[in-house]
Amino acid sequence: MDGLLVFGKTGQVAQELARVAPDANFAGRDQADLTDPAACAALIRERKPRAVINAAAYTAVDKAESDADTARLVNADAPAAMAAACAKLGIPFVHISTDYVFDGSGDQPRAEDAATGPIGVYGQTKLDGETAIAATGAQAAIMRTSWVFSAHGNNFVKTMRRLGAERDRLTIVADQIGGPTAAADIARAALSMAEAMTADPAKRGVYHFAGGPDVSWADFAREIFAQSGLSPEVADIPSSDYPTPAKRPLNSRLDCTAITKDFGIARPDWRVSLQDVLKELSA
Ligand SMILES: NC(=O)C1=CN([C@@H]2O[C@H](COP(=O)(O)OP(=O)(O)OC[C@H]3O[C@@H](n4cnc5c(N)ncnc54)[C@H](OP(=O)(O)O)[C@@H]3O)[C@@H](O)[C@H]2O)C=CC1
Ligand SMILES: Cc1cn([C@H]2C[C@H](O)[C@@H](COP(=O)(O)OP(=O)(O)O[C@H]3O[C@@H](C)C(=O)[C@@H](O)[C@H]3O)O2)c(=O)[nH]c1=O
Ligand SMILES: [Mg+2]
Repeated sequence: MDGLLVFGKTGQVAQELARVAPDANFAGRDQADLTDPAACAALIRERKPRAVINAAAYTAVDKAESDADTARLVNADAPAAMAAACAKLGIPFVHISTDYVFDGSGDQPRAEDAATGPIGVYGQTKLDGETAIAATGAQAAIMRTSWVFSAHGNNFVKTMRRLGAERDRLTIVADQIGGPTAAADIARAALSMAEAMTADPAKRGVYHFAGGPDVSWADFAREIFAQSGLSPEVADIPSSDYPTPAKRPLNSRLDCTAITKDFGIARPDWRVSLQDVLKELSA
């Protein structure tokens, strides 16, 4: 789309946006450091884009526990400043959030209006970002996604390919269930939302978008190995056997029906998207 400004250049979603929206402007850390929210707003005022997508975030879940001030600036204060600038220009703002805004209780998929309750700093700062964006009154869409993977950056698929080639046996948590989501699918969906919002100012709100079917990390790992021709033994473990600084939600299932109804965006099968990513990784 013409006149699109994207925050983020090097991240998984940003790099996939560069493929589907090659004419967009991508602001990396050098042009807009998200620890400086005013600078992010100023960039929007200067460039006067037709729409903004924020694909940058503080995504180091464990590190955030001991670096909450930076995580809050990047995940809450900067997106709030971006949304306020978009509201002033009257342009749509697409922001990406996470399943980690939920507490992970129960075993049912959550709809957009389900009660939030983050259990870590990353999830809390992402939720604070959502709330602050809504308060600006901008025409904003917040897409909550989960378990992002791609051929670039850091993600579970790349970690498993590395560990699966090095080790005979891996222990992987099997009590966290969610929807792995290809960054390429997120990029297409975010772009399509920005386009639809430009055409229809009534379109806005929080939307869940994740790959299906829902699986455990252990089953996700098994599929990665099956498709990669690797055969380490995968042993299921409970989260309690994999201690980390930040707790992760157990139930990350997202009900993705609203985005289909309002934007015509279908839930992607992550197993198909995984084939493309593995092909790219082995090329
Ligand atoms: N990764 C995941 O599993 C999930 C991600 N999400 C959300 O999806 C969105 C995209 O995530 P993803 O593509 O995976 O993220 P990545 O971790 O791949 O990339 C993060 C991006 O944010 C940028 N960034 C971080 N801090 C700053 C800063 N201070 N100033 C400027 N840029 C900064 C990074 O730039 P640099 O390279 O310079 O550090 C990088 O481009 C985020 O909103 C995230 O919360 C939601 C669910 C799951
Ligand atoms: C490497 C490894 C990980 N695991 C577990 C730990 C964790 O519960 C799970 C996934 O590991 P990760 O480090 O990818 O998890 P994490 O970085 O927490 O992933 C999250 O990132 C943020 C940004 C999000 O928004 C979430 O949707 C989610 O994708 O796998 C094992 O059980 N065994 C292993 O050998
Ligand atoms: Mg991670």
